[in-house]
Amino acid sequence: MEDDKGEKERGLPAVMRCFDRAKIYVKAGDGGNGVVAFRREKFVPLGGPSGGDGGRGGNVYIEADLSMNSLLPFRKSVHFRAGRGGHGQGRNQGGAKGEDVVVKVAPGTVVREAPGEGEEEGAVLMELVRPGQRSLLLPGGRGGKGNASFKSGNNKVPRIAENGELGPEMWLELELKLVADVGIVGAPNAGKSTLLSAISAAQPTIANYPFTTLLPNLGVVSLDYDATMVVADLPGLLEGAHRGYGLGHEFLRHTERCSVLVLVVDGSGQQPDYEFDAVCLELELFSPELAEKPYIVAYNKMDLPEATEKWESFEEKLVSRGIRPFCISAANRQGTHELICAAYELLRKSKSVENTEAWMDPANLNYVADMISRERNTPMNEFEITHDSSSNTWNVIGAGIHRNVKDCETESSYAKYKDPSIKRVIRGGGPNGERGNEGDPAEASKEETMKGFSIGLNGGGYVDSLKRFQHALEACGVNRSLIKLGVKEGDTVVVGEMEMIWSNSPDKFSSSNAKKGLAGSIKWRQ
Ligand SMILES: Nc1nc2c(ncn2[C@@H]2O[C@H](COP(=O)(O)OP(=O)(O)OP(=O)(O)O)[C@@H](O)[C@H]2O)c(=O)[nH]1
Ligand SMILES: [Mg+2]
Repeated sequence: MEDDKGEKERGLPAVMRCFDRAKIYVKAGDGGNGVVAFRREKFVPLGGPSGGDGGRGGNVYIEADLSMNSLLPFRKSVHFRAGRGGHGQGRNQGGAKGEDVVVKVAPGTVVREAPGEGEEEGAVLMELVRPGQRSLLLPGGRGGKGNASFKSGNNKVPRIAENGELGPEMWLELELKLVADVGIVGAPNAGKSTLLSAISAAQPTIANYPFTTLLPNLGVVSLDYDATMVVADLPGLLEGAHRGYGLGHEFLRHTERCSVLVLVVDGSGQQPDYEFDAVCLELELFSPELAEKPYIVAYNKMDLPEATEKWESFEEKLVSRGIRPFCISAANRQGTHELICAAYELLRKSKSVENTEAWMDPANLNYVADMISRERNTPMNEFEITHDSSSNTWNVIGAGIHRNVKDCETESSYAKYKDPSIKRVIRGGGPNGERGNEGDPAEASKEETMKGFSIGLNGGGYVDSLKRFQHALEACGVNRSLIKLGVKEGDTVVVGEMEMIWSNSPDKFSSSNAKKGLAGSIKWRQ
């Protein structure tokens, strides 16, 4: 098997390898940052907050475009990045939305997530079959709120602004499986391309040597009665193509999506019936499903005496096996109309029984984006708590809460700067509102635990943001649930990647707790 593969790879020009496979990188735009700004006007000494919100990052779309018939363009362009949202500005000016990017692929492209380490194949994300189908793959990051958005009755001078959300990114593997109703297959030089050019407007290269056609050609065939079908002319098959010899193998899988096959046999060849059997065997060896597809046999080059001589015996042999072959001269367009009418009939019959499930519901095309948005929009109060009694640890799991932690984390550039080793587990002091240890970074990094928790870009905002997070935990019922489940003083509470410690005394800084007579609060580990 190894050898086969090596041989195949060696004999294959890059264009052919890249015809139907590509690996690309996509990234949605980051959201722009919100800003902290205050109005400064002559004669208005204390202007209110006026920092605008950041703009939304651009989206990444994937679209099936009829003008693309291969994945070759991705040899040259691999990275697709949507624009980032503009930052907010003073005077309540919001940032501009980032520019979207549309990745155009050939109809019939299967999009997979690039496999992770140790995986052979990534999950299929979508199949873009019909031209014009478009998928929103990655939604751009949301813009951060400027301080004008944080103005409230309690806080008229908010010094807090959010960073924009990062745009998601990923590597994709694209695989094209041509979408055609009819696939023309046969031995090299049988006249497949000639047939396509005879029945459609396509102009494939035709020449008197084997393997003229290196890449599949598509043509649209219009029949008299307002009916059309897409026909693909495939590179010639050779005995042993199923094992990777020759060119055919690379392209046999493109016939998987064809509903009907036309097997072209060169009637002027030495033994047309042997050629026919060899082609059938190739299909069967490649995949039994392929051999099961309805097909029509076209005995070609009937204008040549060598072909006419052998026609009768060929026809006889096939008829005895229950197959009725057509005889044609593709070059002279004789018998080709009957052939395509028969192919169309067969197509109609096979379509009526065709399992349409294979065509993905367009609603599913946005499946990745939906998943991302769902995660982004999961309410905070949807969470689960698990308990590990051996370490007295409570795990709070919920996309909404995790997102909040993440926001704190990305905003907590301070924590990372102080001590790289605690990048992920953030132990912060300061539920009582102490300001963070802003002093000498070297000094701070000596401490394993930190006091203070920096959120936001704008010094002075720590308490605001911390308060917000603690209020959120309390409001969405995490505290109450923990008490119900029997949390004890000093237990560890893990929310996302943040580790905190439970205290039975109510948080003095949370006035609503005291009012409701609720005991307990989660404190930052001190
Ligand atoms: N006399 C005659 N020659 C034909 C006919 N059809 C094709 N040919 C010739 O046969 C040769 C091969 O034709 P192609 O259409 O390139 O064959 P193909 O099957 O596409 O070959 P590959 O792409 O190499 O697999 C060319 O010289 C054609 O002119 C026909 O009906 N009559
Ligand atoms: Mg050809």
